[in-house]
Amino acid sequence: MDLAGSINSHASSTADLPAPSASIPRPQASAPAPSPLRVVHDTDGIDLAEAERAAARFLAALGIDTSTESLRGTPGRMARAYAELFSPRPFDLTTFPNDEGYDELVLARSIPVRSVCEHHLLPFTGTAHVGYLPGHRILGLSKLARVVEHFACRPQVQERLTKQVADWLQAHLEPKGVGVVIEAEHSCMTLRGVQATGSSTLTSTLLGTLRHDARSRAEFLSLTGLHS
Ligand SMILES: Nc1nc2c(ncn2[C@@H]2O[C@H](COP(=O)(O)OP(=O)(O)OP(=O)(O)O)[C@@H](O)[C@H]2O)c(=O)[nH]1
Ligand SMILES: [Zn+2]
Repeated sequence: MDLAGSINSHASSTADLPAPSASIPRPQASAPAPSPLRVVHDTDGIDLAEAERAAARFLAALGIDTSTESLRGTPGRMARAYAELFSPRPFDLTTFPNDEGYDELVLARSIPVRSVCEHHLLPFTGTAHVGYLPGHRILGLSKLARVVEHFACRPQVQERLTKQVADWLQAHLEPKGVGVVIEAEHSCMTLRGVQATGSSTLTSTLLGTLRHDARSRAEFLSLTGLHS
């Protein structure tokens, strides 16, 4: 489930995105700093005991004997492993006033991505490059990686993951532009099935100035190493 909340409420919320109204307030001379948005993933739907029972039945149906000492704990480990993969860490979306009017690209490169493809429930891993052109506020740099983790920790397709990160930053930070590029290797495509070992998939979402202005777009793609 996607998350959105009021940027100055400090309350977590589980409403669906996008929520363009949840934008960051404009800085005012004497206004107190807004409290950061607390982003919390709803894990209420996780029932570890039931997942463990289901994993035991799943393994039995595949002819795997889990009565040995070594495999006895495997259904529980499977349940906990997937619960972990689907539980992003909560974080505060800390922003700061853009007092100096910085108007060049801010780009976090090579952010590790670890997600699970929703078709086979097998991992896909790679890197994300996430950038934006600041508006009234700048974002704590680590938050670019935390937003990626937030959307990666669920059954995904790479295209949706890429767009969700970009749309979320656009809605909550209101920058002049956002660019997200993800390159990932899907184990469902390399370890099994077509077994295209070494293949990787590239996806991108560009918004605002980074989409519409040819020079900004070229600069972003060049800095991500996609375009010379
Ligand atoms: N577009 C997209 N497809 C994905 C992603 N992750 C996995 N897939 C694909 O999902 C498709 C599911 O196709 P199916 O034909 O239903 O599954 P399958 O019989 O296991 O297909 P093969 O993988 O070709 O053996 C496969 O082509 C996967 O490569 C993703 O992030 N984006
Ligand atoms: Zn897959």
